[in-house]
Amino acid sequence: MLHKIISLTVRDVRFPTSLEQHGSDAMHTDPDYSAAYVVIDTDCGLKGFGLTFTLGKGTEIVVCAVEALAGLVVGKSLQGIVSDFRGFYRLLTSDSQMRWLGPEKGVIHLATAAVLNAVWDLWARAEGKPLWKLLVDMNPKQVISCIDFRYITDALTEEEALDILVKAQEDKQHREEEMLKEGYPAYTTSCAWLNYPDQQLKQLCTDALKSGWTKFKVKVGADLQDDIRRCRLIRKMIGPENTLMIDANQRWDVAEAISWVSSLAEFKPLWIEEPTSPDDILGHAAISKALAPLGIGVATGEQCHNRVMFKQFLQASALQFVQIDCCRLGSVNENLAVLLMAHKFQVPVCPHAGGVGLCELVQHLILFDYICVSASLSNRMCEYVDHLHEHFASPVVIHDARYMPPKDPGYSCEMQESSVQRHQYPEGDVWKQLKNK
Ligand SMILES: C[C@H](O)[C@@H](O)[C@@H](O)[C@H](O)C(=O)O
Ligand SMILES: [Mg+2]
Repeated sequence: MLHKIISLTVRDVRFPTSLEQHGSDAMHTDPDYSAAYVVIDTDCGLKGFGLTFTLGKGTEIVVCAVEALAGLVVGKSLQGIVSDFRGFYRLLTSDSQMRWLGPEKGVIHLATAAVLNAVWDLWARAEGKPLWKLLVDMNPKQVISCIDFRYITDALTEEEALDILVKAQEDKQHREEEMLKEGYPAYTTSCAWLNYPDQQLKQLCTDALKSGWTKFKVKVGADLQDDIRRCRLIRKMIGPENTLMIDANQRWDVAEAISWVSSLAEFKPLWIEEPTSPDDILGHAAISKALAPLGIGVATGEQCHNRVMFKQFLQASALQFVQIDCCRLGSVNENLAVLLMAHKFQVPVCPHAGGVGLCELVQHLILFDYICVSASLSNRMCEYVDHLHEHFASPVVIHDARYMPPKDPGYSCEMQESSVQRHQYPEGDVWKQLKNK
């Protein structure tokens, strides 16, 4: 079957998470977790679902960008797309008029992610496999054929990438079985959003410890005294053996980042995440260098535009943890490039997740990373946030603080239709009711 794509629709879906301060950090004080939600229809009835993540206002702009890309997708067949996926990625990212809006960054790239996520979902459904398994079962050459190596060959050539994948074929079966049995290790961010009061933080931490969590991320960066108090409280609750990470969401200048994080060093954070502007590669390098003697690494990636920037972060030793994001980069295609570069530079990948749907999606990529690229769990874990999973048709399954590999066919992007309708902005019931308050 060719699975000809006959239509692509996109909707603006928003969840009022800011009402309870879920997701709040030092820069995003009132996020409403949202998505530009894409559905692709084919002539044989099979559908593909995709999304990209946003924070509320402005989602309508991403929706417009998706609509602008739709013409490049409708009329194509799934077989045609995946037989030259690299070419299709380039078609979307290099359209000679629309590339002016990026290229490969900002709203147009978020839109590219939403569209391509839906295409990957469709492909996995057509094969009757969860996306991670579709990737794991591909031969190395097929994986390579999905990646656009333009702009990264000075750091990773196609031959080197192939070599990495071929080497990791050894014992792959064993790692797949291990994942199916034990799952992929995760950490939680949902105990310590910036605007949660201490009492709530304590309660959530107690509950998380009871459910087996051992790794915790805390939001910092607005007020140093608050950060000291909150980090002390959490470190005391989780004890010295458990892992603590801190996340400033781009709040500081370079020198300020170094001195602020030095003041928090006594709480032994494994990493400081997004200490400064996400675009400042050399700034991150300076921070990495200054904090290395304290045993604190730098993590970043949730707002890293594309593979070219990740390449430079790696070349400049500007990060010690690569945080891929399945809705910021150009979908699976571009994330594969980053996974392979990270492996070459021997930097662990610890994906960004949370938001709405990010956990559902990124679990597929990190499973592939372990089974077919890195073959290591050392210093590696995937973020988890306990919000909004109930809106998905195949929500994530967490067992003992580990992601259990999804079993349903697809990329786990499909939302419950009733949730989409209730949360559509501005006409869904949830928003109508809020407006009338
Ligand atoms: C606005 C969002 O909740 C961010 O704070 C969140 O993605 C965060 O940076 C994270 O690492 O989970
Ligand atoms: Mg973060």
